[in-house]
Amino acid sequence: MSSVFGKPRAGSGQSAPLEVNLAILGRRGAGKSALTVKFLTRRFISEYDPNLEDTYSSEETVDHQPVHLRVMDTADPDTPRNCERYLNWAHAFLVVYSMDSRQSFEDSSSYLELLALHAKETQRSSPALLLGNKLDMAQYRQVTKAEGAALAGKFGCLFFEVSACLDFEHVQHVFHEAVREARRELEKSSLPRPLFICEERALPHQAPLTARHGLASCTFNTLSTVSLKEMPAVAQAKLVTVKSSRAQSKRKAPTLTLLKGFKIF
Ligand SMILES: Nc1nc2c(ncn2[C@@H]2O[C@H](COP(=O)(O)OP(=O)(O)OP(=O)(O)O)[C@@H](O)[C@H]2O)c(=O)[nH]1
Repeated sequence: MSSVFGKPRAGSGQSAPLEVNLAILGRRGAGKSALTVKFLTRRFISEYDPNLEDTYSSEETVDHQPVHLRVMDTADPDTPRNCERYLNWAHAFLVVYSMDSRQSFEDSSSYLELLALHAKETQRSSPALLLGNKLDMAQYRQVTKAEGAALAGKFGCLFFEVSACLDFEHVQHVFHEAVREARRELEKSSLPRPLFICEERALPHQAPLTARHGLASCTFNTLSTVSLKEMPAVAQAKLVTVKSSRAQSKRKAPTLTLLKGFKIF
Protein backbone atom coordinates (compact mmCIF):
# COMPACT_ATOMS: atom_id res chain seq x y z
CA MET A 1 0.00 0.00 0.00
CA SER A 2 1.22 3.45 -0.83
CA SER A 3 0.38 6.23 1.58
CA VAL A 4 0.59 9.98 1.12
CA PHE A 5 2.19 12.33 3.63
CA GLY A 6 3.32 15.92 3.53
CA LYS A 7 1.95 19.15 2.22
CA PRO A 8 -0.70 19.31 -0.51
CA ARG A 9 0.67 19.87 -3.95
CA ALA A 10 1.23 23.50 -4.90
CA GLY A 11 -1.40 25.23 -7.04
CA SER A 12 -1.57 25.36 -10.81
CA GLY A 13 1.05 27.27 -12.72
CA GLN A 14 3.88 25.32 -11.10
CA SER A 15 5.92 22.86 -13.07
CA ALA A 16 5.16 19.17 -12.62
CA PRO A 17 6.96 17.83 -9.57
CA LEU A 18 10.08 15.79 -10.00
CA GLU A 19 9.42 12.12 -9.24
CA VAL A 20 12.02 10.53 -6.97
CA ASN A 21 12.02 7.01 -5.57
CA LEU A 22 14.10 6.39 -2.48
CA ALA A 23 14.75 2.98 -0.91
CA ILE A 24 15.91 2.56 2.70
CA LEU A 25 18.14 -0.47 3.19
CA GLY A 26 19.85 -2.00 6.19
CA ARG A 27 19.91 -4.76 8.74
CA ARG A 28 16.90 -5.40 10.92
CA GLY A 29 16.79 -3.02 13.84
CA ALA A 30 19.03 -0.42 12.20
CA GLY A 31 16.20 2.09 12.42
CA LYS A 32 14.92 2.21 8.84
CA SER A 33 11.26 2.44 9.84
CA ALA A 34 11.95 4.89 12.67
CA LEU A 35 13.86 7.22 10.31
CA THR A 36 11.21 6.92 7.60
CA VAL A 37 8.39 7.70 10.02
CA LYS A 38 10.39 10.53 11.59
CA PHE A 39 10.86 12.09 8.17
CA LEU A 40 7.22 11.65 7.19
CA THR A 41 5.53 12.59 10.46
CA ARG A 42 8.22 14.38 12.53
CA ARG A 43 7.60 11.76 15.22
CA PHE A 44 9.69 9.03 16.70
CA ILE A 45 7.94 5.71 17.00
CA SER A 46 9.64 3.37 19.38
CA GLU A 47 8.11 0.10 18.20
CA TYR A 48 7.60 -1.01 14.66
CA ASP A 49 6.50 -4.18 12.92
CA PRO A 50 9.79 -5.66 11.65
CA ASN A 51 7.99 -7.52 8.86
CA LEU A 52 6.43 -4.42 7.42
CA GLU A 53 7.58 -3.26 4.03
CA ASP A 54 5.75 -0.37 2.50
CA THR A 55 6.12 2.50 0.10
CA TYR A 56 5.05 5.97 1.17
CA SER A 57 4.55 9.14 -0.83
CA SER A 58 5.30 12.65 0.27
CA GLU A 59 5.07 16.00 -1.48
CA GLU A 60 8.33 17.81 -0.72
CA THR A 61 9.94 21.06 -1.72
CA VAL A 62 13.68 20.75 -2.18
CA ASP A 63 15.60 23.88 -3.21
CA HIS A 64 12.30 25.54 -4.18
CA GLN A 65 11.45 22.67 -6.51
CA PRO A 66 8.36 20.49 -5.92
CA VAL A 67 9.27 16.84 -5.57
CA HIS A 68 6.94 13.86 -5.44
CA LEU A 69 8.97 11.58 -3.22
CA ARG A 70 8.27 7.88 -2.75
CA VAL A 71 10.04 6.15 0.09
CA MET A 72 10.29 2.37 0.26
CA ASP A 73 10.97 1.23 3.80
CA THR A 74 12.34 -2.21 2.98
CA ALA A 75 12.12 -5.26 5.20
CA ASP A 76 14.71 -7.74 4.02
CA PRO A 77 15.11 -10.87 6.06
CA ASP A 78 18.57 -11.45 7.55
CA THR A 79 20.28 -11.11 4.20
CA PRO A 80 19.28 -9.11 1.12
CA ARG A 81 16.76 -11.12 -0.89
CA ASN A 82 14.69 -10.41 -4.03
CA CYS A 83 16.62 -7.20 -4.28
CA GLU A 84 15.35 -6.38 -7.77
CA ARG A 85 12.23 -4.93 -6.20
CA TYR A 86 14.23 -1.95 -4.98
CA LEU A 87 17.34 -2.11 -7.17
CA ASN A 88 15.32 -1.48 -10.33
CA TRP A 89 12.95 0.96 -8.70
CA ALA A 90 14.95 3.44 -6.64
CA HIS A 91 16.73 6.52 -7.91
CA ALA A 92 18.72 6.73 -4.68
CA PHE A 93 19.35 4.62 -1.57
CA LEU A 94 19.74 5.32 2.11
CA VAL A 95 21.84 2.54 3.64
CA VAL A 96 21.33 2.55 7.40
CA TYR A 97 23.29 0.94 10.19
CA SER A 98 22.93 1.25 13.91
CA MET A 99 26.11 2.66 15.43
CA ASP A 100 25.66 0.48 18.52
CA SER A 101 25.94 -2.69 16.42
CA ARG A 102 29.04 -3.86 14.62
CA GLN A 103 27.00 -6.47 12.78
CA SER A 104 24.66 -3.82 11.50
CA PHE A 105 27.65 -1.84 10.19
CA GLU A 106 29.05 -4.91 8.43
CA ASP A 107 25.68 -5.54 6.81
CA SER A 108 25.57 -1.97 5.55
CA SER A 109 28.85 -2.70 3.79
CA SER A 110 27.21 -5.70 2.08
CA TYR A 111 24.37 -3.46 0.90
CA LEU A 112 26.83 -0.94 -0.53
CA GLU A 113 28.63 -3.74 -2.33
CA LEU A 114 25.33 -4.97 -3.73
CA LEU A 115 24.54 -1.49 -5.04
CA ALA A 116 28.00 -1.12 -6.57
CA LEU A 117 27.66 -4.47 -8.31
CA HIS A 118 24.22 -3.59 -9.61
CA ALA A 119 25.49 -0.25 -10.92
CA LYS A 120 28.32 -2.04 -12.70
CA GLU A 121 26.04 -4.63 -14.25
CA THR A 122 23.39 -2.19 -15.41
CA GLN A 123 25.75 0.69 -16.25
CA ARG A 124 23.35 2.87 -14.29
CA SER A 125 24.54 4.47 -11.12
CA SER A 126 22.06 5.24 -8.36
CA PRO A 127 23.52 7.31 -5.56
CA ALA A 128 23.67 5.92 -2.05
CA LEU A 129 24.00 7.71 1.28
CA LEU A 130 25.35 5.89 4.31
CA LEU A 131 23.64 6.67 7.62
CA GLY A 132 24.95 5.75 11.04
CA ASN A 133 21.74 5.83 13.08
CA LYS A 134 21.07 6.10 16.84
CA LEU A 135 23.40 9.00 17.46
CA ASP A 136 21.56 9.55 20.74
CA MET A 137 23.07 6.21 21.84
CA ALA A 138 26.61 7.33 21.01
CA GLN A 139 27.86 6.22 24.43
CA TYR A 140 27.17 2.62 23.34
CA ARG A 141 28.68 2.96 19.93
CA GLN A 142 30.54 0.01 18.42
CA VAL A 143 31.32 1.89 15.23
CA THR A 144 33.34 5.08 15.23
CA LYS A 145 32.46 8.02 13.08
CA ALA A 146 35.77 7.60 11.26
CA GLU A 147 34.86 4.01 10.34
CA GLY A 148 31.54 5.16 8.94
CA ALA A 149 33.20 7.92 6.96
CA ALA A 150 35.85 5.51 5.65
CA LEU A 151 33.23 3.04 4.44
CA ALA A 152 31.29 5.83 2.73
CA GLY A 153 34.51 7.07 1.16
CA LYS A 154 35.28 3.60 -0.19
CA PHE A 155 31.97 3.59 -2.07
CA GLY A 156 31.97 7.27 -2.94
CA CYS A 157 28.83 8.12 -1.03
CA LEU A 158 27.77 10.80 1.42
CA PHE A 159 27.86 9.92 5.11
CA PHE A 160 25.80 11.19 8.04
CA GLU A 161 25.33 10.22 11.64
CA VAL A 162 21.69 10.67 12.59
CA SER A 163 19.11 9.80 15.18
CA ALA A 164 15.46 9.03 14.59
CA CYS A 165 14.61 10.34 18.03
CA LEU A 166 16.50 13.64 17.94
CA ASP A 167 15.76 16.68 15.82
CA PHE A 168 13.53 16.35 12.77
CA GLU A 169 15.46 18.95 10.76
CA HIS A 170 18.58 16.81 10.60
CA VAL A 171 16.65 13.76 9.40
CA GLN A 172 14.83 15.92 6.86
CA HIS A 173 18.15 17.34 5.67
CA VAL A 174 19.46 13.81 5.02
CA PHE A 175 16.39 12.79 3.02
CA HIS A 176 16.60 16.00 1.03
CA GLU A 177 20.27 15.34 0.33
CA ALA A 178 19.20 11.98 -1.10
CA VAL A 179 16.70 13.81 -3.33
CA ARG A 180 19.46 16.15 -4.50
CA GLU A 181 21.73 13.22 -5.31
CA ALA A 182 18.91 11.47 -7.20
CA ARG A 183 18.07 14.67 -9.04
CA ARG A 184 21.67 15.07 -10.19
CA GLU A 185 21.61 11.54 -11.63
CA LEU A 186 18.21 12.06 -13.24
CA GLU A 187 19.39 15.27 -14.84
CA LYS A 188 22.46 13.52 -16.16
CA SER A 189 20.41 10.73 -17.71
CA SER A 190 17.88 13.15 -19.23
CA LEU A 191 20.55 15.16 -21.03
CA PRO A 192 20.66 14.59 -24.80
CA ARG A 193 22.61 11.44 -25.34
CA PRO A 194 26.23 12.39 -25.98
CA LEU A 195 27.83 11.89 -29.32
CA PHE A 196 31.31 10.60 -29.69
CA ILE A 197 33.54 10.75 -32.66
CA CYS A 198 35.24 7.68 -33.94
CA GLU A 199 37.51 7.04 -36.84
CA GLU A 200 36.54 4.39 -39.32
CA ARG A 201 39.05 2.99 -41.75
CA ALA A 202 38.06 2.31 -45.33
CA LEU A 203 37.56 -1.32 -46.21
CA PRO A 204 40.47 -2.40 -48.39
CA HIS A 205 38.45 -4.34 -50.97
CA GLN A 206 35.57 -1.91 -51.28
CA ALA A 207 34.97 -0.39 -54.69
CA PRO A 208 35.70 3.33 -54.74
CA LEU A 209 32.71 5.57 -54.13
CA THR A 210 33.49 7.41 -57.32
CA ALA A 211 32.92 4.21 -59.27
CA ARG A 212 29.84 3.10 -57.34
CA HIS A 213 28.06 6.45 -57.22
CA GLY A 214 29.59 8.20 -60.15
CA LEU A 215 30.81 11.06 -57.95
CA ALA A 216 33.86 12.34 -59.76
CA SER A 217 35.51 14.11 -56.86
CA CYS A 218 34.40 11.90 -53.99
CA THR A 219 37.30 10.22 -52.32
CA PHE A 220 35.66 9.25 -48.97
CA ASN A 221 36.72 5.65 -49.09
CA THR A 222 40.35 6.37 -49.56
CA LEU A 223 40.60 8.52 -46.43
CA SER A 224 39.73 7.89 -42.86
CA THR A 225 36.15 9.02 -42.41
CA VAL A 226 34.69 10.68 -39.36
CA SER A 227 31.32 9.39 -38.24
CA LEU A 228 29.01 10.27 -35.38
CA LYS A 229 27.59 7.46 -33.33
CA GLU A 230 25.04 7.55 -30.56
CA MET A 231 26.07 6.22 -27.20
CA PRO A 232 23.98 3.25 -26.09
CA ALA A 233 20.84 4.27 -24.22
CA VAL A 234 20.96 4.18 -20.45
CA ALA A 235 18.32 1.86 -19.03
CA GLN A 236 15.48 3.74 -17.39
CA ALA A 237 14.32 2.85 -13.91
CA LYS A 238 11.05 0.96 -13.99
CA LEU A 239 8.40 2.39 -11.73
CA VAL A 240 6.71 -0.25 -9.66
CA THR A 241 5.27 -0.35 -6.20
CA VAL A 242 6.26 -3.54 -4.52
CA LYS A 243 4.87 -5.03 -1.38
CA SER A 244 6.29 -8.15 0.11
CA SER A 245 3.76 -10.86 0.80
CA ARG A 246 4.98 -10.77 4.39
CA ALA A 247 4.09 -7.11 4.61
CA GLN A 248 0.66 -7.58 3.15
CA SER A 249 -0.15 -10.41 5.44
CA LYS A 250 0.92 -8.34 8.42
CA ARG A 251 -1.05 -5.20 7.73
CA LYS A 252 -4.16 -4.33 5.79
CA ALA A 253 -5.06 -0.95 7.32
CA PRO A 254 -3.92 2.42 5.93
CA THR A 255 -0.54 3.59 7.15
CA LEU A 256 -1.67 6.33 9.49
CA THR A 257 -3.61 3.89 11.61
CA LEU A 258 -0.26 2.23 12.24
CA LEU A 259 0.55 5.09 14.51
CA LYS A 260 -2.20 4.00 16.87
CA GLY A 261 -0.93 1.87 19.68
CA PHE A 262 2.68 2.92 19.27
CA LYS A 263 4.55 5.08 21.68
CA ILE A 264 4.97 8.50 20.13
CA PHE A 265 7.56 10.81 21.63
N1 LIG B 1 17.58 5.20 20.69
C1 LIG B 1 17.20 5.05 19.43
N2 LIG B 1 16.47 4.00 19.06
C2 LIG B 1 16.13 3.88 17.78
C3 LIG B 1 16.48 4.82 16.79
N3 LIG B 1 16.00 4.42 15.61
C4 LIG B 1 15.33 3.29 15.85
N4 LIG B 1 15.41 2.96 17.15
C5 LIG B 1 14.87 1.77 17.78
O1 LIG B 1 15.48 0.64 17.21
C6 LIG B 1 14.54 -0.42 17.07
C7 LIG B 1 14.48 -0.82 15.61
O2 LIG B 1 13.99 0.27 14.85
P1 LIG B 1 13.22 0.05 13.47
O3 LIG B 1 12.91 1.38 12.93
O4 LIG B 1 12.10 -0.91 13.65
O5 LIG B 1 14.38 -0.67 12.66
P2 LIG B 1 14.29 -1.26 11.19
O6 LIG B 1 15.61 -1.04 10.56
O7 LIG B 1 13.10 -0.73 10.48
O8 LIG B 1 14.14 -2.77 11.51
P3 LIG B 1 13.24 -3.87 10.75
O9 LIG B 1 11.84 -3.29 10.72
O10 LIG B 1 13.37 -5.06 11.64
O11 LIG B 1 13.83 -4.07 9.42
C8 LIG B 1 13.21 0.12 17.60
O12 LIG B 1 13.06 -0.31 18.92
C9 LIG B 1 13.38 1.62 17.53
O13 LIG B 1 12.63 2.27 18.53
C10 LIG B 1 17.28 5.93 17.20
O14 LIG B 1 17.69 6.79 16.42
N5 LIG B 1 17.62 5.99 18.52
